[in-house]
Amino acid sequence: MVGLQKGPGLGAKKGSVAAPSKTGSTQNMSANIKVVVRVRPLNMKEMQSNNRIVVDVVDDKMLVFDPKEETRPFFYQGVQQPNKNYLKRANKELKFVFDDVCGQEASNQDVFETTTKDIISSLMEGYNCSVFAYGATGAGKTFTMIGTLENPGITYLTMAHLFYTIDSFEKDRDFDIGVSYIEVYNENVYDLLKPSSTPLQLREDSKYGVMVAGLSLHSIKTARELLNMLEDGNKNRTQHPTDANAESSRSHAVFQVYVKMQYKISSQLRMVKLSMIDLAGSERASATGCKGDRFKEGANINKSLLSLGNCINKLADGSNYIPYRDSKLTRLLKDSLGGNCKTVMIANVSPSSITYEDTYNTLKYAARANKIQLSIKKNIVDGDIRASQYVKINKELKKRIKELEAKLSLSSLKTVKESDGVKEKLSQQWRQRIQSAETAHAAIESRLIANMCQQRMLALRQHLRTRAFQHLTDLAHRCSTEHIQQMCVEDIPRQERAAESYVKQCALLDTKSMDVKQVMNSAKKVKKEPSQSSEVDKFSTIDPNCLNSTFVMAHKMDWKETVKVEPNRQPIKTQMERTNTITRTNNSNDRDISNVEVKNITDSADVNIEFIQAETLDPCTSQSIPSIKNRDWEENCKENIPNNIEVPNVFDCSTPKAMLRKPVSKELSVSYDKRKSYFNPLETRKRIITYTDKKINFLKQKEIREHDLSKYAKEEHEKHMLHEEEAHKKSMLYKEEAHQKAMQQMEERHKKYMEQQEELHQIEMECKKQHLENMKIK
Ligand SMILES: Nc1ncnc2c1ncn2[C@@H]1O[C@H](COP(=O)(O)OP(=O)(O)OP(=O)(O)O)[C@@H](O)[C@H]1O
Repeated sequence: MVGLQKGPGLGAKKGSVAAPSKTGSTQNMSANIKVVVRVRPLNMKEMQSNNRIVVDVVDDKMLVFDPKEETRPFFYQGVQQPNKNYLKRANKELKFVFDDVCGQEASNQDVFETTTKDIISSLMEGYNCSVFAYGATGAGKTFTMIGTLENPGITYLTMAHLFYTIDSFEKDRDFDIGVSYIEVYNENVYDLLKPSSTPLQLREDSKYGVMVAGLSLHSIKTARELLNMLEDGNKNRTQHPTDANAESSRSHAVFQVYVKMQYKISSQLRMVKLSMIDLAGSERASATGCKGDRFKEGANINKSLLSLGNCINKLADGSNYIPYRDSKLTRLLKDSLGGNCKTVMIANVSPSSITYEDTYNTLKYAARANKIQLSIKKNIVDGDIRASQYVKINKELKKRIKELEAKLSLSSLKTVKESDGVKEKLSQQWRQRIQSAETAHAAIESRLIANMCQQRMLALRQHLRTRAFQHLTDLAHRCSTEHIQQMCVEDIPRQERAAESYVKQCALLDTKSMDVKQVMNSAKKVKKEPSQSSEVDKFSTIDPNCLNSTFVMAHKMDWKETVKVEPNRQPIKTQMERTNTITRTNNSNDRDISNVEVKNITDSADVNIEFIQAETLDPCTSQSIPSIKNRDWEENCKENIPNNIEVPNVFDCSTPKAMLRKPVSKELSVSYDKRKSYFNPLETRKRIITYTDKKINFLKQKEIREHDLSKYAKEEHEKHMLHEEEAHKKSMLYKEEAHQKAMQQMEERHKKYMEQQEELHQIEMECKKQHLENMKIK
């Protein structure tokens, strides 16, 4: 009977899954289990037995099981006879269409391309994936899944592709990979990477599905590590030779890869699992020839595979109950068969007619499995789930905030109650502090004001003291000059006496004219010319500046008027009868010496000789003056000494009498400079009169100055008193101002204090109101 098995039509990508978007939606997707049939090449035994080929691979999607055999035409007597072997079973010629069919020539790489290569992309999108190889013993399951070093199986190829894919995704995701390798032997689970005699227990988790408790997880970075790991694991796997397979695996091996990936930007976390299962081969005891333990192993294998077949049938029928818990294998494959998993089933078959029944059963199971509808979803741990969690967290936080606010309000009310008494105490303390601070401030201010007043008084005193010192120094200076002036004044009578003695001496000279004539004989060369009088007249006018330096005061005095001596310009009489009268015009304060009449002045030569002594004596000190150093005076003398007068030799000038004697010695002639110091008596007289006038004037000036000084002292005293009064007034005003300011500040502070008190009172009232309101709400 030839019939097309139920399944997807040719060319139709049955069970193909619509590519999920990369946005990470959690939409559930319905998909069929992908079924790939792999037909292995004939082994040596099969080839030797020359058995029939029962699997004819039509194309990559379809195969024909137990196809019709070509029969040679039989002719009898030239007529073709029907070739009918009634003893032979009729060929089934069953056409199977699967997702993929790999022929005998297909390599593991080809199988990988058609089976697991696509599911890696699904894995990266967050779907759990599983691949399991199903088939009879010796059908090539282990070869397909594990392979050899030269021809590695799809486990290695899948992992290599996984690492390749991870490399391309590492820019935006962080990956963490862990692997486990277990076997189910005689309905017990063992860790192949961590060998132990005690079997592991299976646990079911609502989130992650079936989990093996105590399973060791190993992280790997490269596919090469995986190869070594698989090799080590397979060494621990239970394998025993059977008649059907020299390296028959007596257990179901489950290799699982856990991939944890986290997006770097969104921190979305995805946990996915890839299971690759190498099932133990279903076997017939007659074919395997197993006895004892091997038989028992086979029975368990068959049992688990039977339960797997039952589950597949139920799933294909759409039954509500799936007996996953019938065996450990079905429990492990729960997710892969009917859960949240994209599953690929590789059905390994042998083309030889030796395994006719096994191949037929395998194909039937594969066809049934192909009908199973899966509901899959992405395993996103983070992302949108986190968003929903955020909403929950937000709500919880809001609740928490409300609770805390309520607690806070209660605690604040309590504190308000507790602090009622404390506030009063505190306010009293603060009042006391403010009062003490104010009193201290007032004391400091008063001290400051007193200090400032004292400072001002001291400055004033200092000023007055300096002025007084200046005044005293001025007075001392004036006293010193006055002393000199007084001395001069005291000498005035002496000057008068000198003038009187001068008049007497003139008279005496008149009487002794004869003797003088004799003396004059020594100066015969002197000619009496009319010009002499004019020469003498030249001495009539004396400039005060031409006075001897001896008469100049220590400090310059302001003379109110220049004293002018106006001699009578009467012609000078010859002989003794001639008299010269000197009249002096002066101010009203002139004394009794104002009108001094000088009589009996002889000729110039006589006068010159007679008054040498008088001139050389200082009128103030009556001491001799050795020389006259006033330049002007010298010039005057030089000009006024008549040219025709022969300067006599040196005379003895120790006494008046001696002056009238003859020259001491002719040899000791006097030089011109020396002679300049001797000047004529007329000039001396004039000088005395001038000096007297000056003294009188000076006295007047002194009186005026004394008067002025007393006046000035009075004024200064008055000024000083006025200053003191003003300073006192100012200090008093400043004190008053400072006091007023201090009082204003005190008032302002008091106001502020009262305002603060009011505010405190208002706050207290508000607190009480709130408290009452809260009590009402409660
Ligand atoms: N596609 C293939 N090409 C070449 N040799 C193959 C192929 N498939 C299987 N074989 C060989 O067939 C033999 C049995 O294969 P394998 O061990 O994989 O079978 P099995 O299904 O795993 O058996 P069991 O269930 O008993 O373990 C092995 O020697 C393997 O080398």
